[in-house]
Amino acid sequence: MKTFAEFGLEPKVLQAITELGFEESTPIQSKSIPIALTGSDLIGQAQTGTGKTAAFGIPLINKIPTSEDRIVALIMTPTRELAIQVSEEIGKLTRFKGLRSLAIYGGQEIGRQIRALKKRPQIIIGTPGRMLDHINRKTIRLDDVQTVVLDEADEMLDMGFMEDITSILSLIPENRQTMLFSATMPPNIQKLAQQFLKNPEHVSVIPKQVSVPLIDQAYIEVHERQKFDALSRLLDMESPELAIIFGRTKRRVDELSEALQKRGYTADGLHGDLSQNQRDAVMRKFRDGSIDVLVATDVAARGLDVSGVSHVINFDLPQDPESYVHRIGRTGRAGKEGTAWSFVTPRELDHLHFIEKVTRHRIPKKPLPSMAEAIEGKQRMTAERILELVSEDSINEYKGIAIQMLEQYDSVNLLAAAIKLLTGEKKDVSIELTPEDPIRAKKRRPDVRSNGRRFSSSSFGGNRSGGSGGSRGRSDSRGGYGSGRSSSSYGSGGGYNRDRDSQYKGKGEGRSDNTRRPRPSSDDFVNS
Ligand SMILES: Nc1ncnc2c1ncn2[C@@H]1O[C@H](COP(=O)(O)OP(=O)(O)OP(=O)(O)O)[C@@H](O)[C@H]1O
Ligand SMILES: [Mg+2]
Repeated sequence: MKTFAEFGLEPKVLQAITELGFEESTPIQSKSIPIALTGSDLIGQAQTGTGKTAAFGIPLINKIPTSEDRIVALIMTPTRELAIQVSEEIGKLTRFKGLRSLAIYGGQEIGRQIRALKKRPQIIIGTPGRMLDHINRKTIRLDDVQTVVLDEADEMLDMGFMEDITSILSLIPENRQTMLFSATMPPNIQKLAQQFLKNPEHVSVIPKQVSVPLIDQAYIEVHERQKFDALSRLLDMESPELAIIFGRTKRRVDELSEALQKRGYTADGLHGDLSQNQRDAVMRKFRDGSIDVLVATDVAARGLDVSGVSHVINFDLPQDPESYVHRIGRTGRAGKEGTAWSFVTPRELDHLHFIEKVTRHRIPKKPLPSMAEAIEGKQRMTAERILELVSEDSINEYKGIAIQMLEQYDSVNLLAAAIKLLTGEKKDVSIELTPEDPIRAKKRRPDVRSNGRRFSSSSFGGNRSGGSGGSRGRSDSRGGYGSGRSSSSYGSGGGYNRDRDSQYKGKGEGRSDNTRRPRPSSDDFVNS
């Protein structure tokens, strides 16, 4: 792999990269950065957790003169949490160069954003709804924008942001550079690309398997009513460093996080009906480790990069294979290993096979952890915690009482009681979750392969080489990814969207965060 020094970047940008601890560029970075530096439009696809943010961030930052005092770069993300995160990474990358960047997203007080905009940031990172809001208020002007990035471009389309994005892009000068990035590129991206990109270069570093091989995937077959016990056993057995548990709906997330808390886990929930302050607080707690289980809807499926996430658990299977890939991609990032478990009800086995087919990866079945395994796991964890403390000075003040107790009681009994207490077991708390309907396998359409040669019909195939308009077809893909029947049936036409919507009709409170809507009015309403 290339070192960053080989790209001819400004010393101050290079210094920031070194400070971040990046030694070599990742494949998507080494392919995208030189192209992006030429100013060419670009579509970049690479597996989750492989550094796409820096792949677009570095060239974007390198290009902006320090003296600039207009908004010259715009990065759009589908969720607020991702806008915040990307803006933090951009902030780190501009540290020595001293550019100003600002996150703009729904749910945050607009007055505060307007005040921050007066400091003349050069780079804006935000969700489309709130950006439009500022554009309409004339607090953001796009006349000078030279670089636009759509991070998780396919998700923004899927969430119904096409119209917002169209409005935003139509206000930006045509001689700009536009870049789209995601780990998945379904065919509907073609529409966006044809409309808004000029002879884009395709950079795809999707090898045979779109999901990251460092993620150990498995599924457990469970009945809906067994799911919670299965979850607590799994958590006890595996004792994750940090875990993200995905639930299908907001109601599910609320119930599940409450249930986990009742059973003694440090868990909290994240979904789009919480206030932005609540959402920020939950993310903060998860990032600093004061909670170790994050229960979330698909609002957390895309882009979030929290170090220490060792486990992803699909408490409910996601509707689409892309979502599966992105969800499990919250672990196994930046070369680290991770574990992803999915709960599948018997009626959802077909859907699981559909996900396997499209992602071209067989997901092995594992047995439900036994009670004994769960108990053993929990005891082992507690014993480890005790042993970590044993030689620390911080326990000195507890030694007095320990000696007193040992004079009266048997040491084994005492320690066993302490371990029981520490395992925090609250098995007697009864838990009731509202059952969710099983996910239905989607109807296959015989072939919806797009005829624009530059796009495969699969989200995962990326671009095959060839095609017109200056594409150099930089694809690393091996094999015929995206040309097979299974993936060709995986279109994203209107039928699919309607399907998804109708699933939640009349279930207001249980609604998915990710229910596709034809036309959001603001990101407050949609996703985020
Ligand atoms: N060259 C590098 N060397 C080491 N670590 C890196 C490098 N580039 C990025 N990283 C780190 O890898 C992690 C994942 O990066 P990033 O969030 O950009 O991935 P991504 O490809 O956008 O994933 P996703 O598809 O989930 O959005 C981050 O913590 C980032 O700091
Ligand atoms: Mg990303």
